[in-house]
Amino acid sequence: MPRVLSIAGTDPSGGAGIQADLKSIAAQGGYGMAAVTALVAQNTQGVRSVHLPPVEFLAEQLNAVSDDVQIDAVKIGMLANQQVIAVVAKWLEQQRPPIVVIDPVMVATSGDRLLDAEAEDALRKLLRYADLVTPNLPELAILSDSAQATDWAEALEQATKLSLKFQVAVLAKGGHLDGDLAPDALVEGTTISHFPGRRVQTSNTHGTGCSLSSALATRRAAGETWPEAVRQAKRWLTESIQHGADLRVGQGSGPVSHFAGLWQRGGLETAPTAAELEQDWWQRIAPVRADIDALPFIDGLASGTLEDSAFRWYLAQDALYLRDYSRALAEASRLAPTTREQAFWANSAHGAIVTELELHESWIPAGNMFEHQPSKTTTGYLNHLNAARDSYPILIAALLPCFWLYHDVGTRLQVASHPEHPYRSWLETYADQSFAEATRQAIDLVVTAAAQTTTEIRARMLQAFIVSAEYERDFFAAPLR
Ligand SMILES: Nc1ncnc2c1ncn2[C@@H]1O[C@H](COP(=O)(O)OP(=O)(O)OP(=O)(O)O)[C@@H](O)[C@H]1O
Ligand SMILES: Cc1ncc(COP(=O)(O)O)c(N)n1
Repeated sequence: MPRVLSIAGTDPSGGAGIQADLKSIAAQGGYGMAAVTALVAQNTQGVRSVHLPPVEFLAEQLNAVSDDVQIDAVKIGMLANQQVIAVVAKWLEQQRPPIVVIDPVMVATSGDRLLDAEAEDALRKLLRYADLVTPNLPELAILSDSAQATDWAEALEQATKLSLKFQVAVLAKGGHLDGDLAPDALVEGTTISHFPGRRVQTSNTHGTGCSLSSALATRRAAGETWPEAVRQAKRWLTESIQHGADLRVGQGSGPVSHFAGLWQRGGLETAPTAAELEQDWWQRIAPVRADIDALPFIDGLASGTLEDSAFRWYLAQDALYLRDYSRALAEASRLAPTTREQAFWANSAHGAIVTELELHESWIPAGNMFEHQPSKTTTGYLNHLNAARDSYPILIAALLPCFWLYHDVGTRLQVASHPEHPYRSWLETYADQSFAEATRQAIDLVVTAAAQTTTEIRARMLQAFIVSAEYERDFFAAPLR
């Protein structure tokens, strides 16, 4: 992440100067820092007054940063006067930052001067420290000792002259041209790269130059070449200009919306933690859990009054279920992103088809185990698991209720168990320690995957989880229906 220092003036209304620079640096993925050259009382309508802190204090700010932080790029904006330029020149001479972009701020969009006329020559001399300079048309004219260009071709001639004279790359900006176009051009000696652009019909162009130069410093520090940095930064800036009016800031020339694209594409949602998801998902199935507790089947199991035939029918359906549930667990093992997860699901697949079925064999002769017709509920549940097979996170979310609900119900049923209870062996299996540990691990794997994935997949995981929980309920209800 490039660490980028802006040396510039302020804009308390947030659209230009260091306020714009920091937003722009952040919007390109950089870490922004700022040393203030001048405090400017301004808003979208214009500059009211400028306060210059003692230049020694600017030097202190600059040294405070460079004594501590490794600086990857510097963007220089408003410099106000010769004394400020001298302090910055001295600091650049000592530090020699790897990338320096100078936006030669002279006059604000509002027409107010931000650089003393006598300081123009000092600013020209500062160009020897710059890798790139980004003048608008009036600034290009002054720096190249010419009258303001009346067309784009003339601007490019001036930029070439400037580039050759000061051995610096020049980004000539067409924001001040008349007409429908807003082209920019990168001039490196006699080599010119063109970046055509259409003018956005808007008054939200306050701070475009500040924002562009900071974006270029950040992108170059991130490893892009100058032409690549200009291409990307211009695309970003055009999008940000297009969304400027949405901000509804000020009555004059408003700011651009530096994060419009990021907000649109990335959103503002914070990611829930795994622990929050565990609580939330368990709450979401509270109604299903209440339904299960109220089922006559569960009641009959607990009291031992459940008809033997109903219990055997249930076990036969459960055997059919476990055979394919085991296959779904094996599929989760196949899709698992880590060996730890792969081993967990493979082990669970083995448990479902071997250990759990052993219990069934004490009630149903092994030869008859899979002879029954699957019920509608059994088929529906297995189809639901099958449908989740192409996505690991969704599949494991669908597999989870069979651990979680059985463990939960089992823990409460176990209390009802006693040595003469007819369903004792069944009641004790689901409350045993190793099933409790497996359940804990399954919950952890699923909620961790949910916390790390996208909002969209997380929502689909929850949906798959809830549907499985509902099938668990229906599965308990089916024997007595
Ligand atoms: N209306 C617009 N539509 C599209 N792009 C624009 C528009 N106005 C300016 N730009 C672009 O914004 C960038 C800054 O250009 P401009 O020539 O306005 O610089 P500037 O005068 O230094 O900016 P500032 O307004 O910050 O002083 C350039 O990339 C330019 O092409
Ligand atoms: C501190 C500071 N720096 C630069 C500008 C130029 O921006 P614009 O020309 O868009 O007003 C500004 N207004 N204030």
